[in-house]
Amino acid sequence: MSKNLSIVNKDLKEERDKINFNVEEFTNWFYGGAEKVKEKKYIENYFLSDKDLNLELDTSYLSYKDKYEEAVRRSIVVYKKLYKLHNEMGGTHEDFVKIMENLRFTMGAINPEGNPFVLHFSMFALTIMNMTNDEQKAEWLPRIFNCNILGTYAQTELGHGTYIQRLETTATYDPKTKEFTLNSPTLTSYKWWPGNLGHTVDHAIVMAQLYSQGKCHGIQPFIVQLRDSETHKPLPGIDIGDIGNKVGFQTVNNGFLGFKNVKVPYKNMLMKNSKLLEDGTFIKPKNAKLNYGTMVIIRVHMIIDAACRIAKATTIALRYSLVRRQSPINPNEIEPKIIEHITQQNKIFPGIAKAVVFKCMADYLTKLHLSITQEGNTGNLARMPELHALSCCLKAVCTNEDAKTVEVCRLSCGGHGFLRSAGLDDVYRNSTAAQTYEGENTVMLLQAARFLIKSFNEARNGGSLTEGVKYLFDFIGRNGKREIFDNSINGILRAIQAAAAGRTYIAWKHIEDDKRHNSIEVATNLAGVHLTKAAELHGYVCLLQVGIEEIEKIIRNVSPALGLVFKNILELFAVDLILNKIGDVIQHVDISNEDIEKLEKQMETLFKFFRTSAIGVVDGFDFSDPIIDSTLGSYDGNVYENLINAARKSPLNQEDVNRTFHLYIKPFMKSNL
Ligand SMILES: CCCCCCCCC/C=C/C(=O)SCCNC(=O)CCNC(=O)[C@H](O)C(C)(C)COP(=O)(O)OP(=O)(O)OC[C@H]1O[C@@H](n2cnc3c(N)ncnc32)[C@H](O)[C@@H]1OP(=O)(O)O
Ligand SMILES: Cc1cc2nc3c(=O)[nH]c(=O)nc-3n(C[C@H](O)[C@H](O)[C@H](O)COP(=O)(O)OP(=O)(O)OC[C@H]3O[C@@H](n4cnc5c(N)ncnc54)[C@H](O)[C@@H]3O)c2cc1C
Repeated sequence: MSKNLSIVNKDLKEERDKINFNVEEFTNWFYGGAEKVKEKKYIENYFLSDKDLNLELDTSYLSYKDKYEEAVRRSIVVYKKLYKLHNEMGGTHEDFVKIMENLRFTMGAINPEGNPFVLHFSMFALTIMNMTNDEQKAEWLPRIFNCNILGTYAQTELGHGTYIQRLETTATYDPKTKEFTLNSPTLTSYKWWPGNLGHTVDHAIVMAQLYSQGKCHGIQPFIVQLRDSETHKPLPGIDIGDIGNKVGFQTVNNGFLGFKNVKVPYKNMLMKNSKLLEDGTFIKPKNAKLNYGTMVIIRVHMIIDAACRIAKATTIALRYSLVRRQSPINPNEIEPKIIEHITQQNKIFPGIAKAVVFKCMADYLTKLHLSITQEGNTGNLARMPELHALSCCLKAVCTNEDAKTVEVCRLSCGGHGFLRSAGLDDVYRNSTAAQTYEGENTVMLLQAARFLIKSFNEARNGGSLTEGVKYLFDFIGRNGKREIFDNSINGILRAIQAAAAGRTYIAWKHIEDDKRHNSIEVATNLAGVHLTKAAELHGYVCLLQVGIEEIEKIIRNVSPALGLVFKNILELFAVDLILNKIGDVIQHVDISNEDIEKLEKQMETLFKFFRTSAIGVVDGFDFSDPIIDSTLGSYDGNVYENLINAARKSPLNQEDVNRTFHLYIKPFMKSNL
């Protein structure tokens, strides 16, 4: 861990002295091994130590335009170094991936309000890698990786983001000229939101309705040049710009884009899935949803992003809570560290547990995605719906939890948490953005619920179910009887499964009843609230189930002391979950008041045990000070010195008297009104 050289606050030192497990061992788990931690530290330092980045400059005080320009400048410093490092490391694809993985953290410190090139290396490159044929790969990939062209993923329009079947941009094929003509026939057909689109990139993957031989063949991806390679001026027929100030992502340069008779060559339609012959004959893909593949990949990646944001927010909140003293618990005693207030533990400890369980889920989902993609490459698409449902469900549940937890962490830092220098505002803005992008969370839950309802019907008819929803059989097998609660980890899992299955049943029954008077679609809409609740509970079932399986494996492979910490974390996650979902559980599980009181007591015991490990776990997340970028969360815990130093850097404090005094305030005060 890169620690600064100042003396560590004595309260924080005292906490660290009590840690009873090996923090480094935890860090090695979190990053996937000692070698990976070494790499991470090296790469982080390689970038962050560069003076050309001018990280001393607090960009939050800059204007909107200046922020963007500084973000572009810093990014270019980083990308130049990236290529240098890549060559030094050996120049393989794996080396590139290693650097990019580590840049996830580093970029946040360099451009706290977003990276104006993020879409180039993510959605743009991924789409070209996964949706092109061999000739297209050969043409585009070298130019993308050399950054000779820069691109984004332009799907969402002013009128439609969710219901992408109704996107309005058209691409009409003419077999005579072997060209597509792109048009934005209405204002609502303008592309709106794509990151980096406004003024940064010169190419985009554009999702447009394909028209050929007089017929519409649905949305297809096209690679389109938007700006001149030399002058960067928009090409003829392209109307392009920045969408303006937002809640966050200020330097991501989200843009708008309209087309007027823009010509695109035949070879620029991405042809791995759907195909268009040169004469204009359209050949359907094996599954129409293959064109949605990039979204699935990003949703899978978003689970680890959520885990890391929670890890960062809880690191700040916990370190602060260990040095902040306020409000004696016994009137005559000294003021305790605020963490001694049990409510403070309740705010922060479950968050730390979530970061760990989400990390387990991210690892699991990444492996599942890989294996389902490999199956897909051999033509077997059978498990695509399962992956789609699971990634939608977890994207929604994890980013909702993420935004909630980060906000609770901010509140747990009291007034100082509201300062930008506390470092929680950018984390929150990124968390809440993630609730919307890559599929709005309610919509994602409803997609997952479709899968649940299908599975429920399958279970009722004695069909077969995928592993993750087999608990629906247990519910049906109980034949209306409630699950009997037992207070073990697996008992909690069974209770949450019963709640998820019970809510699925309620939603199913709602649809069945309404179907008698309405179409299935109307009936499904009317059951929407139940469906989203069922999907959310299903997401928690997956998290707990995977958490149990993964943590059992981890415990077998780590030292007994760290094993106990993991056991504690898993129980914290489980008990917090069931207490938060107690209303749903009561509906479907035979659980008594005494059981609930026991769970509440158990939570207090878990807090007591975790009290000594918590600082070790957050230190083990291993966020260096530049990455944490927080006056409240630095490793040394010198919170008050950090706060006053940060305040002194305010532009208003660079002069004793601000000119507004002479211009406005003094004349006003002397005017006697
Ligand atoms: C700090 C970090 C900075 C990181 C910085 C990151 C930068 C942020 C970049 C952000 C980028 C974006 O937001 S890019 C834009 C992202 N946009 C979205 O995510 C749009 C969300 N909308 C959708 O995904 C879709 O439209 C969806 C809601 C699924 C509905 O699609 P359709 O209308 O075509 O589908 P429906 O007719 O409803 O049918 C649904 C059926 O299709 C199946 N289906 C749907 N999608 C499927 C899929 N991908 N794979 C398999 N199957 C799929 C379902 O299982 C259903 O099956 P059955 O049940 O059997 O019928
Ligand atoms: C920060 C950020 C970055 C983005 N980056 C990109 C990008 O790079 N490229 C890109 O193409 N797009 C991008 N987007 C767009 C993003 O993917 C969409 O905004 C998102 O998919 C939601 O779609 P929408 O805006 O149409 O919301 P809407 O669908 O209009 O949502 C509005 C409300 O309607 C509800 N609703 C809509 N449909 C249903 C339904 N079927 N059932 C129930 N409720 C429904 C929603 O739940 C929500 O409450 C970005 C967005 C943001 C905020």
